[in-house]
Amino acid sequence: MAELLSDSEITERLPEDWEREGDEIVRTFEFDAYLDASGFLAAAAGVAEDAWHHPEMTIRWGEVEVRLTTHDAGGITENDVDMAERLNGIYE
Ligand SMILES: C[C@H](O)[C@H](O)[C@H]1CNC2=NC(N)=NC(=O)C2=N1
Repeated sequence: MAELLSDSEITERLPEDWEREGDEIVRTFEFDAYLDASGFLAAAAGVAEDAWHHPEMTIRWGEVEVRLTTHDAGGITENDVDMAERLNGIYE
């Protein structure tokens, strides 16, 4: 199981446009159209299933809020940082 990252490791490894909120890392991805947001959410779900690491995602008009934490470890691990990088990668 992935080990919890230290505060400094989290700060160091936080991917671009992601913020730390307690035991989660969070990013809100913005879109011009609701269906673009839903398409991103579906693609993100596929990436999550592929990695077997599942974010909490909330879709709203023009945005998808993604929250990542490692439930098994009770906090932020490299699995969260890696998933955040992958989601940044599928966001045009
Ligand atoms: C049994 C365990 O819940 C699973 O191996 C996976 C599923 N997806 C997961 N997703 C997240 N975010 N954290 C986990 O600890 C996790 N565990």
